[in-house]
Amino acid sequence: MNIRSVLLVAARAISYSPREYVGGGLLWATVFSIPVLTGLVLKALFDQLSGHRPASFEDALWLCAALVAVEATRGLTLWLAMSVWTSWWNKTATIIRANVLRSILTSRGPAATRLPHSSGEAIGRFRDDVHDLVMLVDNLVDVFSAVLMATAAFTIMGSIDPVITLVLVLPFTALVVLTRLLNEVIRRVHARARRLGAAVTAFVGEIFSGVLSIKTAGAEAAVLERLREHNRRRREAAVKDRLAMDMLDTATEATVGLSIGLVLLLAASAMHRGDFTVGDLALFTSYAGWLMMVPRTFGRILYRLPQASVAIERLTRLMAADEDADDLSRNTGFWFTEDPPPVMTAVPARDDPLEVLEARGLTVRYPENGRGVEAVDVRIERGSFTVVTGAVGAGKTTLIRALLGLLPLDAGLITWNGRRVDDPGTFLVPNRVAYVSQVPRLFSETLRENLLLGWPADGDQLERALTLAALDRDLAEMPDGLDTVVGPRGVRLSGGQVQRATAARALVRAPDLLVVDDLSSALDVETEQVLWDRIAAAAKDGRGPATLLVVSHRRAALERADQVVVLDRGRVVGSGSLPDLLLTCPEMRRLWNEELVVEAEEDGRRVDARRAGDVSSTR
Ligand SMILES: Nc1ncnc2c1ncn2[C@@H]1O[C@H](COP(=O)(O)OP(=O)(O)OP(=O)(O)O)[C@@H](O)[C@H]1O
Repeated sequence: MNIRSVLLVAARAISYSPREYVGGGLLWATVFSIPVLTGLVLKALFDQLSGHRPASFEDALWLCAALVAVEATRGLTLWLAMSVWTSWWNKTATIIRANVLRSILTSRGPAATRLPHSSGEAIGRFRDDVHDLVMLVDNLVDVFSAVLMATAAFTIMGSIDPVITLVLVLPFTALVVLTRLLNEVIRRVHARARRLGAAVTAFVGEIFSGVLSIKTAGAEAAVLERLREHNRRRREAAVKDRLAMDMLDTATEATVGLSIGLVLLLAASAMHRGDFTVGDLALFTSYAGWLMMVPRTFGRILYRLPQASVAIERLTRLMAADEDADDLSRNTGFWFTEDPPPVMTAVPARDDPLEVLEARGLTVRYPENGRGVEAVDVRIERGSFTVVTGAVGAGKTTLIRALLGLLPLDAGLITWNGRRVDDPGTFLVPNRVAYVSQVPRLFSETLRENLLLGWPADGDQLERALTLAALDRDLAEMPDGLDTVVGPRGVRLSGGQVQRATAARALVRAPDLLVVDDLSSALDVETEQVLWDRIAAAAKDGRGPATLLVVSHRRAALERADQVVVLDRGRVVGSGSLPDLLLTCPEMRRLWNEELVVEAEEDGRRVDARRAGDVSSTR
């Protein structure tokens, strides 16, 4: 357990809004301490009623009113404490979550490798781990309040009857020991319940994102069975978790009963001697219940500590490699009552335009299977069109991602105009480089917002990007043009449209180098041809990116390439112009011949489709 990190985060969490934390803490201390006052009023009232003091009906009424007033004050203080606390809680949790999000989106180094495999699991960490962390700081206030209340209660009880008070310490101590023993069990079953709960969330997330695959594979029953299995394990763990907590609750209740029994036993003879009044008895029994909550409060802190340590470790694992608890808990501000200032993205000055981008000895090995790319050299000169090609799984995407800093390198050097790029993940970004990935994403926003994503571009630039990406004709058919809401909750675009929309998103950033990862899966040969024609023409007349790096196995791209890099099982097996490679590189020849067959088949299908159309239109 990293106690230093836990203490740092706890101290920071208190400092975000110290007035609320201290104010809320004092209110909670009041809520906890009022029962001490209630006990005193009860004592006075019962002493009155039992005739221990000179009784008057009016005094008794006044004491009843005092009892109601004290409890009402407790209710009001509780409400106030809750209000202040909720505000402090939200601020604290939000700052921690915002820090993780900031790191994922903007920090140095590849973010992709830090994210868990499923989005459900990442969301789980955002929710549960942050909760565990804030809960520890929350519980510190309970400990302070409990100590305050216990000190006052024991002092008052000790002044009335030190012997009975001392005897009452016995069950109290027994409960402390029991809580300490049960804590480890509770911590373990709780951690397991959390883990299995997160597994269910992650699995449900995977089901949602893979509905189509499940249906097309006819795997509904199997998937449901697996979900049931996950749920069964989660349920068993949750029951054990609940049981462990209930055991502690039951032990607490039993100890309260035992304490009251002990008080009664000892009080009987003291009362007989006239040393102990009915009011004293009322005070002792009322305090006994409250005092037994103190070990619980301490117990909670003891299991919250390792929980918070695990939470910090899991949350910082989502952040950049060089970030730690300090970055997780830094106060980056919050806007709860007013709007945050507008985010202005300024187009970076093009101070060092691309002349040559070079990678030497680039090596990435996936820890799971040792695959990836090995000792790859690539040189990309300004104005060139480079195609990376290779069979399925040859390492094309890995190479592109490694070059752009989206995967951690095991070895290799990347230079931009001869200077070493230390952190490609933050250097090879717009407007130096823009990347169109193989699996593009659109958000549930308007098409305009999807293309800009905060980038300051005017209407002309946007239009040019749409034309270059060959999306102009599709746009004319959209119900609200650029204001059409697309993405998961909007108009569903075809795979090709999504690819071209993300190409337009890259182009609107007017990059020096455009990197495109395999458009062929979603574009037909003709559309891809149009796209390359337009982009290549724009590269020549300076209206588009000057340099292109493209993953493709299509003739449309290969034929216009200045250089082709051929990959086979993660290694470069050929590099140069296409005609040279067709003479010298057997892998290139094999790929080229395969591609000829594929495209001939595609052409054949198109001719068949046209014929079918002709036939149906003549009927
Ligand atoms: N995240 C990953 N974890 C483990 N192995 C991976 C991962 N991504 C890719 N691989 C493996 O690394 C090798 C190269 O994969 P990569 O996706 O780079 O190939 P590719 O040439 O782009 O393939 P494709 O043409 O199918 O896109 C493959 O054997 C693949 O199974």
